[in-house]
Amino acid sequence: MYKKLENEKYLGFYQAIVPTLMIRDPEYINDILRTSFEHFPDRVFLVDEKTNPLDEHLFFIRGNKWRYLRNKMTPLFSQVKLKWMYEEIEKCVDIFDECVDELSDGKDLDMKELLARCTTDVISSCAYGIEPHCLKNPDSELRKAGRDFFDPDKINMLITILRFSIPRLLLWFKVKTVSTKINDFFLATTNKILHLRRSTGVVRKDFVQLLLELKEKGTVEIDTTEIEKDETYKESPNEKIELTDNLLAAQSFVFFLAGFETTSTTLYFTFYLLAKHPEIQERARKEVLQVKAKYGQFTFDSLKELKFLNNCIAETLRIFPSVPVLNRECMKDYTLPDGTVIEKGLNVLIPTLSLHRDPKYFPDPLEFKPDRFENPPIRGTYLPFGDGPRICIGKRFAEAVMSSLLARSLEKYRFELSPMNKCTDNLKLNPKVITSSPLHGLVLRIHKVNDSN
Ligand code: HEM
Repeated sequence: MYKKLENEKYLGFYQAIVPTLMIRDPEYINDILRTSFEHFPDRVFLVDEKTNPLDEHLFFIRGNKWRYLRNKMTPLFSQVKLKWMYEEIEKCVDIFDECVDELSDGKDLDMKELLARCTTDVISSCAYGIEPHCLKNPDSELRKAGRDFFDPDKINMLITILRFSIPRLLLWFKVKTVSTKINDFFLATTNKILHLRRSTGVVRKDFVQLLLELKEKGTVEIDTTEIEKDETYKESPNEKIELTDNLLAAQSFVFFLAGFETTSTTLYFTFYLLAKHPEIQERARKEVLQVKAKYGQFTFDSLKELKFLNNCIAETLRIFPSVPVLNRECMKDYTLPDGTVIEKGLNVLIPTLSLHRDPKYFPDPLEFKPDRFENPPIRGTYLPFGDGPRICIGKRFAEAVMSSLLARSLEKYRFELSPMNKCTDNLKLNPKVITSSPLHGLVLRIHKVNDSN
């Protein structure tokens, strides 16, 4: 549809029975996500927190509640806090390294499962302050929960479709969007951790600690020059938003859900592309070794010097954006620059994947060319983390995890695609999930860098 109407700035279509406007033009996209945000502040989802307490999180909630929570939670993801948490990321990367090391003598290793386990460990450790050790124990409860969530059965697939197209239907019928098993597991996990922290006074460097601080002091201490606060939020005396334990549980839940699959699949695709392009892999390794030689280790700050490696990640996210479309609901009539009115209530869709693969903005779109990111892309054409006030809150955290794990891997190992792979030319995506998730495993043959074989 995006390709067919090449000369149009936008086009209308139906998602099931719901009229939707797809915006193709980068300037209009920029207007909707950023400059005219007050007309499009929410996604299309609706939340029934009584039936589904874990749905009451930053990704789904709307209106003033979202503004309040986003304002309160932005400091949790500041540079200072991420630097403070970086130790936890490093611990998991150490274990990942141990697992790869055992197989680094030219044996074949399926990276898909290993990366999913590693990111589950990182996110659980940083979101919940618990170490599930999925890397060593593939059957841990958290890994199972992640697997269940991202390998949905037919009913859950239908719920996802309804969530996007007719969310009101889910509300009318009080549909449980998260299975009772997953719901109970995550609520109990957070409650147990909150209870333990309160009763023992144990302090750990993770999001739960920051959420507790937020609840107890009403704020998290930060260097206020560092973050952009949303000044449009005004606390209304009639609307008191209480940070209940359930609300905290829902936020930890979204960090886990939004964080582990996106980070793990982006790492999968980056390993795949680097293995497919050995000359690019070598260039990235050269840079990694230079930075290691300069700093002696990969610190949070030194990761920023890995310009080429970070361009490789950006290019991977261009070809395989984890979230292939963004959506917004129009909350106040809006007039486009050409005079067309978008009426209140209309669903608006931004086709991230199609924009990323449009040769008008990215020539030879399917070619892996990290150097394209030497110059910033045109605003509104590159949206792997979204844009505007609802941009991904975990962007910097995800970037730190990905560059740390890749830098450590490139420093020690060379990767090549194993002939055991089912398909290496055109990766197949899993049609059952809404994120860009690979269908098959990724078998890599791994050699130590100083090993000549
Ligand atoms: C490669 C990794 C990731 C990618 C590609 C990604 C992508 C995205 C995208 C596209 C959005 C929607 C933005 C929009 O609508 O404009 C989003 C929102 C969000 N992401 Fe991420 N994400 C990643 C990692 C993470 C991590 C690690 C966390 C948490 C620790 C996280 C938490 C969230 C949350 C809470 C939102 C909703 C923000 C709001 O509405 O205020 N994400 N992400």
